[in-house]
Amino acid sequence: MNTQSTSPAIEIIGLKKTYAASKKAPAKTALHGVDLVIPRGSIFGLLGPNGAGKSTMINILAGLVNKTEGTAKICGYDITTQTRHARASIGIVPQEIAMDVFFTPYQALELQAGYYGVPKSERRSMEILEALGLADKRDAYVRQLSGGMKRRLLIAKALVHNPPVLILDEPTAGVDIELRRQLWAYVEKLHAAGTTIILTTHYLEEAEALCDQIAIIHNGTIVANEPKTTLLSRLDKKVLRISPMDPLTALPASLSDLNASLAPDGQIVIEYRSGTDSVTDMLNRVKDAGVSISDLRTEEADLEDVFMALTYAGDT
Ligand SMILES: Nc1ncnc2c1ncn2[C@@H]1O[C@H](COP(=O)(O)OP(=O)(O)OP(=O)(O)O)[C@@H](O)[C@H]1O
Repeated sequence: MNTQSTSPAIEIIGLKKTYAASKKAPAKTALHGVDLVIPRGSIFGLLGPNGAGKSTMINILAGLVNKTEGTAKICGYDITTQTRHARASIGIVPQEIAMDVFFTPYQALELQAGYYGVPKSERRSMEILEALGLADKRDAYVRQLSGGMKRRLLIAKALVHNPPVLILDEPTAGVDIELRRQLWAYVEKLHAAGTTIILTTHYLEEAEALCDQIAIIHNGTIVANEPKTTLLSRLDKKVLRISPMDPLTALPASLSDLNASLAPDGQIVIEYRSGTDSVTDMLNRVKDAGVSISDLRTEEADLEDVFMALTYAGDT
């Protein structure tokens, strides 16, 4: 059996990167032995604060930065020993809009296809321009395109060799909401057609809207890697704090099947899931237990909170 066709989109084991010291800065370890498997067919979100190591990881996969230790495979191809196949398996949409402004979009795609060695008979430049809504700009100069069009052209360029894996590095940074939606729709279309999508983003709502699996990287280490639904079920956790009129010495036994506890300050603290548990029912249970309620409040976590908790915990 061809192992490449069944292997994960990305398989990273013990990946380490230390940038050498320079006159201005000491050596910096950007990745501390990262293990990461990205399954085929996923829309995978790679999140992390500035300086976490996302670009380093992507640049290693793209062949732009040399790893210090560890292995990385793209669709089963080792980036060091099977470089040509590995590169052919991945398309990267960079963060920066740096393009040769003297070419037209059509020429830019043809050049890129040439760079990847795609034979003329197999090129799909026009089809890709059409898919990205740039067909009517095929012969315009790139410098005449709007920022949003340039961003779409970057995606088009990453697709010329029909890669099974596409990495989008901050695809919607500085992009207005209308264009952001258009880009999301196109990413979803590519995904539906079978492309594995890896997305780095600072917009947590973007990850929430698009990704089926999310990894969070912090200080060069993966601190979470879960299906979005699992991550969101963490977020679904809410807390109801009830202040009884009269101080309690123990939690009423009838509340024992709720996820409840008695805080040192005398509040009844109930953890619940907003999607499934009813606050009214919980309050009725407390009243039925003979507790008069003087005050109450709820606390909830969101993706932002979980992200902050995972990436700022321990930072002082
Ligand atoms: N060429 C380099 N030389 C030395 N240090 C570097 C180099 N590139 C990155 N670093 C350092 O490595 C760490 C990780 O940087 P990296 O760019 O991978 O983070 P990032 O997660 O992509 O951040 P951002 O969200 O800001 O793009 C940072 O501390 C950064 O300063």
